Amino acid sequence: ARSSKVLKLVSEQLVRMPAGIHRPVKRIDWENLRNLWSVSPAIVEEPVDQHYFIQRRGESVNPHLEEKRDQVLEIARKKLTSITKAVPAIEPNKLLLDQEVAKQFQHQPDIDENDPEIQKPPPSDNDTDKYTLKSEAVTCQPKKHIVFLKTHKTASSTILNILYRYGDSHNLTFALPLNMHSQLFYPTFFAAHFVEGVRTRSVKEFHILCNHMRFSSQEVRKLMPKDTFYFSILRNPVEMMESLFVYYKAIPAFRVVKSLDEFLIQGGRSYNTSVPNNHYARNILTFDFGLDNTAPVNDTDLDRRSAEVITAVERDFPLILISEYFDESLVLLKHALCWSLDDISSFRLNSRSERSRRPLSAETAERVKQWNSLDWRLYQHFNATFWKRIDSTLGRTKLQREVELLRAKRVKLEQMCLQGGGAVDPAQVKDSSLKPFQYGAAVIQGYNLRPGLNNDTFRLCQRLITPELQYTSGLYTKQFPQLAAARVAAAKKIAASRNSAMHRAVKRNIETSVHIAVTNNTNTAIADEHSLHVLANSVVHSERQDSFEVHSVTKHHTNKEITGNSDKNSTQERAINSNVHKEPQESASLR
Ligand SMILES: Nc1ncnc2c1ncn2[C@@H]1O[C@H](COP(=O)(O)OS(=O)(=O)O)[C@@H](OP(=O)(O)O)[C@H]1O
Repeated sequence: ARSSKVLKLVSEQLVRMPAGIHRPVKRIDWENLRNLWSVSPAIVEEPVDQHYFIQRRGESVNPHLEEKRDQVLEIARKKLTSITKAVPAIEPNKLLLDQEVAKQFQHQPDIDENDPEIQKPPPSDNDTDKYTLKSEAVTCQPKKHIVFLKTHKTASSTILNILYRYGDSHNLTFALPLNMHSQLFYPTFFAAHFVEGVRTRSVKEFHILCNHMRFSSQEVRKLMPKDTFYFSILRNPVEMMESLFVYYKAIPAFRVVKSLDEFLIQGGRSYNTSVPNNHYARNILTFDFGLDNTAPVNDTDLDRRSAEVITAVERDFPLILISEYFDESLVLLKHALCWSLDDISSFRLNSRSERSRRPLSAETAERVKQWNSLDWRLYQHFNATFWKRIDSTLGRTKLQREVELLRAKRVKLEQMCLQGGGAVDPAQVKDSSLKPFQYGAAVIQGYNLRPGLNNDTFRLCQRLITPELQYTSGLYTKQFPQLAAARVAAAKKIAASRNSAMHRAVKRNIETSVHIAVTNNTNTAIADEHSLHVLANSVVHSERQDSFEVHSVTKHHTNKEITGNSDKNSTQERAINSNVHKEPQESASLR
């Protein structure tokens, strides 16, 4: 019965797929047909996000939690969809913001955006300095084709929010992860077909690619137009590793040690490069840029390899921001993209509360630099060139004036939008749909909006504080409404049937429902149709897994809790979500 179902599914898919994506089925695929879940070549090729394997085998799902989270996500999705739909092409809040800031600065000299020195920075005298505003000086058209390499624990979620808000309000198209994932199948090297709408050719032009990925220049260039602007962000590896250690406490390298100190003093004994997820533990910046992050064997090797890393990053990224100089970075970004101060105004997102920070000693800091020697060299280089760029473009005085304007605007926005004027711990976030995802031993802060905001202000403020996962989900729903609806429906059915005797039957039925949905809806793009098959097959596939979160489209709606087996004081008293990186959950359930 299985074999005939498999053959039926394969033939149906081949018939339904657009001609352009028909491919010969490899021998290996046919061999794999013995396993129902590998029935779709698309599934076979879709890599697995290894984060899922952090989860321990055999741990049971808490159905109550999942049900609750589904409800929360559903509310968030509805809200975000209404936000994204309601936004007109030109941001109405700009005027509001400009008036607010203008009021505050009416007695101060304004930055003249037409100042020739800002518009026409002197050309760089440094040959290796690729950052030049020369082309913008002539035309200064706002850039709309953008790649942001979202590195880990570098303030990248705050940058992402800036890009999301800009793209959302200008109706740009995001290159979003396939199947409503939150990342581009990190840590697998990026491939163009990881993006929704590529394989199915339903999207003609992508504007912004910005979700977590392991960079591959060749694959990204397949997707993005020639005039795309590339940038990324680095953070001092010392603070970055402290943050990573707390956040990724459950990875194999970290879970067996009590502290970062212990990990480093032991010379990273628990770090085994062949074990999934351990890439977070060493030279992760180098890794994210798609380069070899293995430790150099000696100083000569370090010199050679770090030079190669720097050259590769300089070749692909004309602008590298520095997290420690976040506001200065934003001003540089503003000029590079020819955007406005409003466009880059932002609140700090994905920030840990003080109680989940672990101050490092000077010795530990030195050990971190040695352990992450490639990242440390990379950071040192771009930290130095960052200031050279400022000197050779804006100059420090102008930069400082713009930084002050930006900070003043942020203060104004905080007063206007935020209850209490700042971030709060997740348990205090009142609107559960705006709670940031909690992971590892980190306590990630969120925000509450001031009550009584008028519509425009509410919309502006809400977008400023919307966490990454919820915003990604909202944009996916805006770009692929039918796929999103099908996914939500499928996830709901699975969640509802999880503990019932009907569980297996319902999952099988989803396959049929998806076919019916496709057949009945004449507006469904071929693209969506193919993706719906992928969805259906994911569900079938999930049937064969002990924990079907592993590959399933329901990953946004699932959760398992594990308790860290080390760092007992801080982690055992509260469950650590270690199932899927950045999957939303009811954070209150963690405490
Ligand atoms: N504006 C600004 N300035 C400086 N630092 C900032 C800013 N925004 C976020 N952050 C800090 O960045 C850390 C989170 O980084 P990411 O968002 O890249 O993390 S993630 O990889 O996406 O999970 C996280 O660091 P830790 O708090 O040390 O963990 C944030 O506090």
